[in-house]
Order: sequence, then structure tokens, then C-alpha cells
Amino acid sequence: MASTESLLLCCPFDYGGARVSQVAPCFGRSLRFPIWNSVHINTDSNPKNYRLRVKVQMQSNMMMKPNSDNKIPHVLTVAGSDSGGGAGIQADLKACAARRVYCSTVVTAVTAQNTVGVQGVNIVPEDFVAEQLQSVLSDMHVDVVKTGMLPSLNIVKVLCQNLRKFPVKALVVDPVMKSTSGDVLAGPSVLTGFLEELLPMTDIVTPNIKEASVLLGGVPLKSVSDMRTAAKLIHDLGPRNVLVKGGDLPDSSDAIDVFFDGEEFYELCSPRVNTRNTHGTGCTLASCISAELAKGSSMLSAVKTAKHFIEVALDYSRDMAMGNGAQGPFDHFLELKNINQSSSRQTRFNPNDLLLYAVTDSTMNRKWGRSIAEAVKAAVEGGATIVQLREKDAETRDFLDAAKVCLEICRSYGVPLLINDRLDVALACDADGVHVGQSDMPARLARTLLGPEKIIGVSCKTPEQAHQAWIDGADYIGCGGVYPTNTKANNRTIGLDGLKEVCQVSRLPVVAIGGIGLSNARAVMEIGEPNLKGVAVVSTLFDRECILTETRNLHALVS
Ligand SMILES: Nc1ncnc2c1ncn2[C@@H]1O[C@H](COP(=O)(O)OP(=O)(O)OP(=O)(O)O)[C@@H](O)[C@H]1O
Ligand SMILES: Cc1ncc(CO)c(N)n1
Ligand SMILES: [Mg+2]
Repeated sequence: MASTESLLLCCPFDYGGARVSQVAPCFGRSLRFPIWNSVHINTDSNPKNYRLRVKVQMQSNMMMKPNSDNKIPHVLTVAGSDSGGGAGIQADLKACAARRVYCSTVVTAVTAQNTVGVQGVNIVPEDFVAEQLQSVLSDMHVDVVKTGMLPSLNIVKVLCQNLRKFPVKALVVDPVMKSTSGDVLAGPSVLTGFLEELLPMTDIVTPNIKEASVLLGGVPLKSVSDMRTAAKLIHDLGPRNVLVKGGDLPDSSDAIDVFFDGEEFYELCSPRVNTRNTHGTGCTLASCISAELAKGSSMLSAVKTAKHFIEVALDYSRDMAMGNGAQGPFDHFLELKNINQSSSRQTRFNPNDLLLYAVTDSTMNRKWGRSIAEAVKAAVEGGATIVQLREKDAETRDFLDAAKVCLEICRSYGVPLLINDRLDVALACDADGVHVGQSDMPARLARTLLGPEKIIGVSCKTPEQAHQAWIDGADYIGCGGVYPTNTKANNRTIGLDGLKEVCQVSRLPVVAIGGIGLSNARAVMEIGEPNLKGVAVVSTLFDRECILTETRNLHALVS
């Protein structure tokens, strides 16, 4: 089973969402990225770069988009807290965050709960539920109210009073009664409140089959046909739309929900994901529906989007390991996961890796009749401590394929692999980072696109460029050409003095580059600047008959 990082947050609830919502960004591992303001990159010119496009799209989709009146779509959830973080308020916050909608919270109960079951329930006094409702609804613009656990009749009544006082665009009611573990979350007394007051105000009610049965006085639901009948009967109780959820329908190979809008029935069908991680599907579904309604969707399309979200999230989290009980939570932030995450390098950049920096060159490989992977393998075997693939004229597909093979080789030696210039290739193969020149993608944007974990290096000739690289969030600079070189046309040589000058102002570690070989590597390392960490070489390794021997020799010189 895949393991999952988790973080238990102990902080006071803030019903405005500010503090509680910290739960959300902690859950999806890749949510370590900052939330960017906006990224404008024209990726259309290169349709093959799907990863880059997905990431850019993902980042702009991560933003909450204001409505035409400049208001952020806002869902208020009135529900119970699940200490296990999988259902209730916690699921609602994550679902709304994943759907990019603001979520405030009125807590009706605090439960002690985990993947085994519900160990305790502490109901919040109705006066204090009323106080929370008043605080949020009197001050903030709320589009949709979503309810979950409403553990007492008085809480239902207080809620209805506030909804009458502060009308909202839509009311979504998830009539939570029992947890899947069988524990009671709301007793039969609340039923009166549901039937007499809440359901007639409701835009959509989303019972599971057991809850549908309770709402109808106990008739059991055993088939999709029973679910249709129930949907119609529940509609007669007042809500404008009904969704009877079939997640718990026995003997069904599909997860079928029945939607009824008072006129038409829709059977929403998705393959049943074979997983134990379904805790909180009901809360998440209702929150997603609410989020889509807050953004302005029609009811049917909100329901379809929500159902699809659950299907993909369950499938994505099917093997996630969390807790020892029968029903685990799932991951709402599937969109933000790196595809190759499990094989990713786990450690942050170590400046000492710059010691012997091998930069590949396709012309040289062609000349000597070897593949990029063969060249890289020989270099890392010889002692290269970091590798950069610099393939200026390779076709994207060939470059990507080669990069994947090289990455495997480098990972097996614990050597980081960077890609020159091509962020799309770096993203697509999950390389350890990129190296960019002054006319390539700006380092600041590269950082935005790659996130904080990846290594970013920048070619710099001047102290100003070195300073900028640091501001932009680079990890190291490549400084040169120190000596004249044929590898780069029209490259100005800065000499050892230029190198020294840049090292002295650079707040980043430096690797020297340009015309460095066995004859001068030691002189470079001996300029005596503590942040000069190594030498980067191209021809010295790759324009030679035996890369392995050359690398070993150079390694002996610099270490
Ligand atoms: N294994 C599964 N595969 C695919 N979809 C599922 C699965 N289990 C539940 N669903 C879907 O999840 C949504 C919630 O349904 P479910 O019947 O589980 O609600 P619930 O019992 O209220 O949830 P909760 O576990 O939060 O109490 C529905 O759209 C349902 O079809
Ligand atoms: C607090 C809470 N609300 C709802 C559910 C239903 O999944 C749960 N288990 N816990
Ligand atoms: Mg269920």
C-alpha cells in the first residue's frame, strides 16, 4: 500500500475558514506549492507539452474566481467535526478548496472519530450554533449553505430560523444520520425538524439508501428501482431536487445514484471503485454540489460534476493507507499530485552535488556513436555528482524518452538529473530540476512552475545576474565561461577574475563552467571562494573516447 503523509493540526476552529482550512493544504502532498497569482505562458505552440499545460492550467484553476460582482463563490457548511479528518467539516473544507470555492464553517458537534468508528460525540449547544450562524451570515456573503450532521432538533430549528433571516442562493442538505461504521450521528428526534421545516426549504437533499429509508419511515431500499421510488416520495416531502446515493447499495458493481428533479429521473452511474477509502464520500459529494452551485452551475450539472469528482478521487486514493480500521479517508487533492511522485528524489538540493557537474552534448555523442543514456551512465559511474541533459536539437519525444532512461540511471546512483532549458521535459519526466540561461524561462517562473522542491540553476556572468538568480529563487548559479570554449558560440569569457567577482557577491553556491578540463580544474577550485562548489564540464568528458576514465581523472583532481 502507498503510504501517506499526514499532519494532525491542533488549532482552534475559526468559522471564517482561515485556520481550519489549513487542514486542506496539508493533505495533498503536492500542495506544498504556493498559490500563485497568475501565470501567463503560451503553451499552445507546443501541444505535446501536456504536463506543462496541465500544471499551468491547474495553477490558474487553483484560484478562486470572483463572480461578476467581484464576490468569491462561498459555501457555508453547517456540520460536525470529524477528528479523523475524512468526513464532516474537514471533508467539506477540502472539497470546497479542491473545487476552488471559499468555505466557512458552523460546527454543530465535535466527534472523536477515526477509521475504526466514532468513539465520542459532543454536541455544540444550539445557542452557540446560532451565534456562529449569526456571525457568518450577518457579515459575509454566502452563496450556498450545505448541511451535514445536525445532531439535535433545536439545532435544526435554529438553522431554519437563520436561513429565513438570511436567505441564500441554494440550500444543500445531506441528511447525515449514521456513520458507515453504524454509529448514530443524529437521532430520530431530528426527523421532525427535517420533515416540518428543513426539507421544504431545501434545493437538494442527498440521502444515502439508509437515510432515504429513515426519511420515509423505514421502508428498506434494495434496488435502483427502490431508489427511484424513494426519490419520488422524498420529493413529495418538499425539497426541489433529490439525489438518492447508492454507494452502499449491496450487490451493485456500479455506484449508481438516482437524481430526481420533480419531473425527470436520472441514473448517475460510475464504476464502483474497489477501495476501503470511502469515508466521507457523502459529505464530499454534497460539498462539491454546493461548490458548483456557488459558482453558478445548474443543479444537474453540479451533481454530475460532484459525482465525477468522487469517482476520480476514490480511484486515485484507492491504495492509500491511513489508519487501521475498515474505512479510510481519501485524498481530495488528486489534481495536484505528481504522476511520478513515488520515484521522486526525496532530498533537497545539496550544494556539494555541484562538485563534478557533467553537461551532455548531442553533437559529441553523435560523433562518438553513443546514446545520451550511455554517455550519462559512463559519467555517473566515473564519479559525476550531478548531470544536466543539454540537448539543443533533439526532437521533444526523443529527448523525453532519453531523459526518462537517464533519470533511472541517475536515481540508481543517487545523482540528481537536471534538464537544460526545457521545463516541459523536466516536468514530464519528473526530473530533479532545470538549468536555465539568461534568455530561457525566467528562474522565478521556473520556480513557480516546478514548485519549491525542484533544483533550479541559472547561468550568470555578472554579479547583477547572480543577485537576480537569488531573488528569483534559484538554487545555484553556473558561472562562466571561465575559459574560452567551443561548446557555446559567441560566449564571452570572464576569466578567473570574473568568476571570483561573481562568487563574492553570490548568495547562492556557484559552479564554474567554460573551457574547464584536467589542465585547469585545480586552478579554478583554488581561487579560494567558499561558495565555489565545483566545475561543470562538457567536452572534457563527452568529447573523449572513454568518458568513464576522463570522469574518474577529473574527479580525482577536484575532490
Ligand atoms: N466504491 C465507490 N466507487 C465509486 N463511487 C462510490 C463508491 N462508494 C460511494 N460512491 C459514491 O460516493 C457518493 C456518496 O455515496 P454514499 O452512498 O457512500 O454516501 P454516504 O453513505 O452518505 O457517504 P459517507 O460514507 O460519507 O457517509 C455517491 O455518489 C456514491 O455513488
Ligand atoms: C462529523 C461527521 N459528519 C458526517 C459523517 C458521515 O460520513 C461522519 N462520519 N462524521
Ligand atoms: Mg457510504
